[in-house]
Amino acid sequence: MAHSHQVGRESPRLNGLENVPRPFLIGVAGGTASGKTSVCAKIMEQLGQAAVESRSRQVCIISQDAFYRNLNPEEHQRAIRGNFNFDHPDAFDTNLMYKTMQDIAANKTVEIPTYDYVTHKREDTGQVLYPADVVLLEGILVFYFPELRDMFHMKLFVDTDPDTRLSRRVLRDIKERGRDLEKILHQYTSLVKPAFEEFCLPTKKYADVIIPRGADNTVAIDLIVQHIQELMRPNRQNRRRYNSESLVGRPH
Ligand SMILES: Nc1ncnc2c1ncn2[C@@H]1O[C@H](COP(=O)(O)OP(=O)(O)O)[C@@H](O)[C@H]1O
Ligand SMILES: Nc1ccn([C@@H]2O[C@H](COP(=O)(O)O)[C@@H](O)[C@H]2O)c(=O)n1
Repeated sequence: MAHSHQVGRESPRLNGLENVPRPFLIGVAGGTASGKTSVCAKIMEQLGQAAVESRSRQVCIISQDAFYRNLNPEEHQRAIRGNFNFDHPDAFDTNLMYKTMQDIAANKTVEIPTYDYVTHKREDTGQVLYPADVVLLEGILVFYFPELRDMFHMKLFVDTDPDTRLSRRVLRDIKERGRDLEKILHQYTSLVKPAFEEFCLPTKKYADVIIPRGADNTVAIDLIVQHIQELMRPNRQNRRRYNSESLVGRPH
C-alpha cells in the first residue's frame, strides 16, 4: 500500500494550524473485538508513530477499558463467574475517565490506569501519558457518555460482523484474558450481546466515519490518516515556528 508522508520523522511535527485543536481527540467506538485497537494501531503506524518512544510520541492510544471501576467483593465474585456486566455504562469509573480526558485536552501529563482482565482489577501503578498532538480513545462506550462524546474532534465507529467479533473474542479471551469457552459464551449471550444492542450500537449514529470490516479496511484507514495529516499539516508561517522552538515542552 502506498502511504503518503509519515508524520513526525522527516516531515514537520504534528502541531498543526492555529484553528486545529491540539490535542486532536479521536473517539473510536464499536462492539467487542470489532478491531478498535487494531484500527488505532494502524492509524498510529501510518502516522509514523508506532516505533517512537512513549515520551516523544505525538500520537497515542488510550483504551476505555483502563477506566473500568473497582468492584466490591460481591461484584468481583460475579465477575469470576462471568456474571458481572462489564458492557453496561455503570461498569466504568466515568468521573476518572472524564477528568483524565479533560486533563489530556488541557495538555497535561496524566496517569492512565492499567487494567487486568484476568483478575478484573486495576493494577497498582498506571502508565504516564505525556501531552500529544493526536489522542485516540477506543472503547465500546466512548460515544455513550455525552460529556465524553462531545470532547471528540473526530468520531469513528468500527462496524464488524457479529459472528466475526464473537469468534475473535473467543480466541482472544482464551489466549489473553484467562477465560474458558463455557464462561465466554455464557457472558456473551447473557450480557455482552444484549448490552451491545442497548448501549453501543445506538451510538453508531454519532460517528463521523463508519469503518466496515475494521482493520481489514485499508481504504478507510488510508482516507482517515490522510485527513488527519491534512488537518495537522503546518502552514508556512507555523513551519517557521516549529523549526525554531518546540510547542510542546516535552523532551526528545
Ligand atoms: N482484521 C483482522 N483479522 C484477524 N484478526 C483480527 C483482525 N482485527 C482484529 N483481529 C483480532 O481480533 C481480536 C480483537 O481485535 P481488537 O483490535 O483488539 O478489537 P477491539 O479493540 O475492538 O476489542 C484480537 O485478537 C485481534 O488480533
Ligand atoms: N474484567 C473484564 C472487563 C471487560 N471485559 C469485556 O471486555 C470487553 C471490552 O473490551 P474490547 O477490547 O472487547 O472492546 C467488554 O465487552 C467486556 O465484556 C471482560 O470480559 N472482563
